[in-house]
Amino acid sequence: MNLRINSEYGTLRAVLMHRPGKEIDRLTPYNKEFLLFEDVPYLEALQHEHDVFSNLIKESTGAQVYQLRELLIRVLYDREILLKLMRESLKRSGLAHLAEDILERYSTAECAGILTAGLKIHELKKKIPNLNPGELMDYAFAIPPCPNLYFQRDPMALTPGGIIFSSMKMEGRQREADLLRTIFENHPDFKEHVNCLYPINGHDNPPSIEGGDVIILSHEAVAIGNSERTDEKAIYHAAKALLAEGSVKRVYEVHLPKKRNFMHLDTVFTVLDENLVLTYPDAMNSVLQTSLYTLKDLQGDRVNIRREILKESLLTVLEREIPHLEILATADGNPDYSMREQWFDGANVFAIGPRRVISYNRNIHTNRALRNMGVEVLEIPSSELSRGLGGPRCMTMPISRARV
Ligand SMILES: NC(=O)NCCC[C@H](N)C(=O)O
Repeated sequence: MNLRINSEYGTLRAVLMHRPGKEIDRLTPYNKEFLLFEDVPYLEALQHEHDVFSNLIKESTGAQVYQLRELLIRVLYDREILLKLMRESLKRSGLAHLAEDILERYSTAECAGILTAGLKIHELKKKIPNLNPGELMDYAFAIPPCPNLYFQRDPMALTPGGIIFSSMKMEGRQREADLLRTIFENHPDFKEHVNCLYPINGHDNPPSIEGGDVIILSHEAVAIGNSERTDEKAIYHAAKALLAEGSVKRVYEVHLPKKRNFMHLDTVFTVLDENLVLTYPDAMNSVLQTSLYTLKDLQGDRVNIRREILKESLLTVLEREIPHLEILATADGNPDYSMREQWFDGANVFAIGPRRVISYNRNIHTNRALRNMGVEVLEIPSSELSRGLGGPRCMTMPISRARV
C-alpha cells in the first residue's frame, strides 16, 4: 500500500476509523472539558451512529475500513512495543514501575483496551490486591482515557509526500499520536510504506501539529493551519520535508483565529472536487494572513526553503491555487444557520469521491445547499457523535484514494 494521497476527494479505497468504546464512558461532567468534549455522550447511541457511518462508507465505496483496535492488538503482540507504550502511559500518575506487572496480568487485547480507555486505581487493585498507589484515590486514573480517539483524522496526516505524525497539543489527546505512530511503523501492512515527514529525527519534544490542520489543495499545494493546535515551528519543519520530498511545490500556512469552533483548518473548509470547496463563511472572512513556503535550494541533505508573508485571505489563496473555483458556503451563507451548523461541523463533511460526501443529518441547510450544487450527500445520524465537536472528516483517516 502506497501511504500517500494526492487529493481530498479521490474515490476512497481504504480508511482508518475507531469504533468508540469504553473510553467514552470515562467522561464525566467534571473531566469533559479537560478531555475536550462538550457533553457526556451516551455510548450505545454513539456506537450505533458510528456503525451507521462505517457501514455507509463500505456500502457506498467498497473501501476497506480498518479498525484501529484490530491494528493495535496486532502490533502489541510484540512485548517490547507494548511495554514501552504502557510505561509511557503510566508516567503521569507516577506508576510507570507497574508496567511489567500489568503486562503479566492482562491479555494483549485487554492491554489495548487499557491504552485506549484508560485504567482506574480500583480496577487495577482487582488484579494487584496489594497495590500501593501512593496518594492516588480509588477512582483516580492510573492511565487516563482517550475519548477523542474516534477523531482519527487528528493523530496523523497522509500527504502526497508521506506521513506527518502529529505531536498533539492537548494533554488529553497526546497518547493518540503515539498509538498511531506505533501502528504505522510496526504493522506488517504499513511499515514498509511509511515515509515519515514529521517529526524530524532526534526531536524529543516536537512542536505541535494535528492532522485536522493539514489539507491538500491541489496537485502542487498543501495548506496547514496555524491554529489553536498547530504551531508555526511545526509547519516550518513539515513544509521543509514536504518540499524537499518534491511531490508538492507550495505549502501555505493559514493563520486561523485561536477559537474552539475553528480548532483545526478542516473545521473551516473542505475540498470536494477539483473546483469545489465547502467553506464556513465567517472564518474565511477572518483569515487574513497566510504565508507561503517554497523550495529555495536542495543539495543532498541540505534544504533551504523560503517563507513569504502574504497579506491575503484564505479565499484569495484558494482562488489562485484552484482554477475556476466554486465556493459553496455552509447553509448557503445564511448567517444564523451557518453559525448553528458550524457548531456541528457543517463544513467538515467527508468526501468519499468527487462531489460525493457523507455529512451529519442535522446540518440540513448545508446539505440542501450541497445538493443544489449537484453534490451527492449521504447522511448519518449525529446526535451523539457531534458532542465531541468534530464532523465526518474528523472521524476518518483516508489511507488510500484513487489518484486524481
Ligand atoms: N479535525 C477536527 O476538527 N477534529 C475534531 C476534534 C475534536 C476533539 N474533541 C478535540 O477537541 O480535539
